Amino acid sequence: MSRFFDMPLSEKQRVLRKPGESCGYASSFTGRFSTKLPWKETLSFRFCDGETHPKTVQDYFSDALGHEFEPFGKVYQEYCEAMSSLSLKIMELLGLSLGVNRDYFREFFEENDSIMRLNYYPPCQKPDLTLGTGPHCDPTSLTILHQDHVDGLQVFVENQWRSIRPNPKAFVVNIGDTFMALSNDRYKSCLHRAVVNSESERKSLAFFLCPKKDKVVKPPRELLDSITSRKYPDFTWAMFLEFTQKQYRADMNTLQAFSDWLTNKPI
Ligand SMILES: C=C1C[C@]23C[C@H]1CC[C@H]2[C@]1(C)CCC[C@@](C)(C(=O)O)[C@H]1[C@@H]3C(=O)O
Ligand SMILES: O=C(O)CCC(=O)C(=O)O
Ligand SMILES: [Fe+2]
Repeated sequence: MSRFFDMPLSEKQRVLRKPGESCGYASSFTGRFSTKLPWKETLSFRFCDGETHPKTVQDYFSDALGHEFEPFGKVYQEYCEAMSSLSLKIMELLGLSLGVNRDYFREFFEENDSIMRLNYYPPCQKPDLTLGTGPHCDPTSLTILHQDHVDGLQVFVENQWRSIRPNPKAFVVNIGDTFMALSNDRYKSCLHRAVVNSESERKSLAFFLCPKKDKVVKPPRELLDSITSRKYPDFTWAMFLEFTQKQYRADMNTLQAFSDWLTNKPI
């Protein structure tokens, strides 16, 4: 990870994230965060499972940053393949927990079109005046997060922010908004944030599981009955992702704002 973030800004800006897109390099030094300045740099790229795009991650780094980044791309290609495989196993368990066939959600996310994000949080002289990542629920379906050894991730539970202590032998797995809609609110997306400190840098790897963009997000019929109403309208991940990239910066209320927008209510 440092192989990328330790480069001069001009080098990192060779893969600068374009407005409205979710891939590439972004930081407080680039326009995207001109309003709320989180104390972080990020590198996001796409992972496509399945045969049609076998090496998206590896190709992205070779094409964007050249031959010297081929080993870097291979590592993250393999990492994303492992995260995708783990995500599908977790989807089987979530299906069973909801009384849905264990294959239902696994098949929904096969050939997933996911987002991998590298987060780099520099030390900050006044850490209480900023945040690494502001309070939000991930708009995606499932997040598998690897933290390094530095504290920073916090979740909001029982009306307070609680630190999730790094465990080198475990991933942090949280539900995102899209799975909350798929489960018709049986599962809730998790409100979390990342704080920074004055002593040391912090790094995290977030794999955001996302369905193929044209998949219609709606709960399986087993979760609906005559007394259980639909909580959210049908939508595709492509629509929701575009909403977060072009209209509404993801926060703790993104899915409701998106639903209101879809049904033409004023936000
Ligand atoms: C689909 C996504 C949008 C964000 C990256 C992934 C999942 C998490 C989202 C994000 C991290 C939530 C907090 C605000 C955000 C703007 C950020 O701090 O980076 C969000 C990402 C984004 O829109 O780029
Ligand atoms: O860095 C972390 O611990 C959390 C990052 C996060 O929530 C995100 O990238 O969505
Ligand atoms: Fe998050």
